[in-house]
Amino acid sequence: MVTSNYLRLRYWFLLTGPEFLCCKNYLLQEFSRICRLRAYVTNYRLRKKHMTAELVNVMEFQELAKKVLPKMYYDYFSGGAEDEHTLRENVEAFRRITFQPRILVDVSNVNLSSTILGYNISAPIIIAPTGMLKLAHPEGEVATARAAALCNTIMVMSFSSTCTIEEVASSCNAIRFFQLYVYRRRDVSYQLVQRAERYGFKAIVLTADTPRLGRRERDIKNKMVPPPLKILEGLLSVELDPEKGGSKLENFAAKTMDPSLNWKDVEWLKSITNLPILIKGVLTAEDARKAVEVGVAGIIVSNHGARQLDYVPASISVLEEVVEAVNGEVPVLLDGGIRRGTDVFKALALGAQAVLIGRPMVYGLAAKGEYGVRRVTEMLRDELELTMALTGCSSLEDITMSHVRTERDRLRSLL
Ligand SMILES: Cc1cc2nc3c(=O)[nH]c(=O)nc-3n(C[C@H](O)[C@H](O)[C@H](O)COP(=O)(O)O)c2cc1C
Ligand SMILES: CC(C)CC(=O)C(=O)O
Repeated sequence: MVTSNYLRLRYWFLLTGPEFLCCKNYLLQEFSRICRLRAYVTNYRLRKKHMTAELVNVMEFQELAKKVLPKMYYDYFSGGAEDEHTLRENVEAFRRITFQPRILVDVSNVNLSSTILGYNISAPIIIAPTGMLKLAHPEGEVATARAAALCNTIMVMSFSSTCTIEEVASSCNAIRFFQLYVYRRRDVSYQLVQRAERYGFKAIVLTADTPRLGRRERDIKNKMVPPPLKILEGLLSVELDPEKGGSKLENFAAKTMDPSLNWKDVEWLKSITNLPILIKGVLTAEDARKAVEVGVAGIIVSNHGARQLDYVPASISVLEEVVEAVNGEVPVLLDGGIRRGTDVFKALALGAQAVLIGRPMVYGLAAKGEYGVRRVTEMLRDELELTMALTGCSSLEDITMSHVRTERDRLRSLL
């Protein structure tokens, strides 16, 4: 139905000729708005039917999200770059790590509380920046922030948000970090950093792995149309190329992202904000050292949920070497492939101070709105607590590398 409408629109453009091409961007936006509205209404009954169903893990939330979302949006959220090798690896690499539990430890009280940059959180699980959340649910980023507040954790708000900084800031008292993309129009990035600071965001997360958007073939096939990014209202309006096929999101990113962004720009960022800066997208010991040297307050080991360069390693596979390189100078966080509390434990054992969840949060949001994000976060927290009890750890400090066995360990034992 959606495809046939789109084909009809394209046919109309063919008939009406180039003088109407200038209307095409407007019509695409309208079309995307109507599709979202239609999808939400059509799926209302489906959502309601599943509202009472007990979902017991992240994978079940994913299944429901798949049912309620239009294919174009589910593919956008769940998909990865090219062959999606790294997408699978992000999850599989966790499965190859096994536990070495200790027995007869008193675990009658298990304490998960943690701090990030001095902010207390109920568990070392925070919300990753994910763009365009109104495609998952009409309350988008606001619902996510509220859930983060209820779970007493941190929300990292995406630069590519469908709500404004002010809307998110005024919706609840969640601890919020602001994720930054540096645009060709530096003034836009500058303005948003200033606003984030003014509205009480506590840190800037500079995403450094996106000089260009990865090749996401599902989006290309679906001719993915991004919704209006309300966060940019009054700052920037982007004219997409009407003649370009494929993913309009890719077209949007090519026009906005600054591919010249480099290490020297961290100095620029430091000059425009007093907030601590975390750098997201580190995958090598070498870059981790550079990040420490330029004075970041924290490092996020991440391959962007396998949406950028395919065939990079799973983020959990490089965590140990990054942690070694950083040598305790700044906190190291990790995201990518976390689907279970056991995964969180494994990341902590290998030296992460906390993890971020991207898709699990999106699936919760798509399936059950604010409640869904809260449930997913709580489920992961409960699973982590149980894992700690069963491995003999009553606090986060008790979790060590000796509680897990990695591929590296197996190789070492062969030598
Ligand atoms: C739909 C989607 C949108 C994303 N948008 C952003 C973004 O705007 N900025 C960013 O730094 N990372 C973005 N990411 C990457 C996430 O922050 C995070 O690195 C990744 O989702 C972690 O992997 P996971 O989804 O397996 O948890 C996005 C990821 C997804 C799945
Ligand atoms: C709008 C996009 C650039 C957001 C993003 O980072 C992503 O989809 O991975």
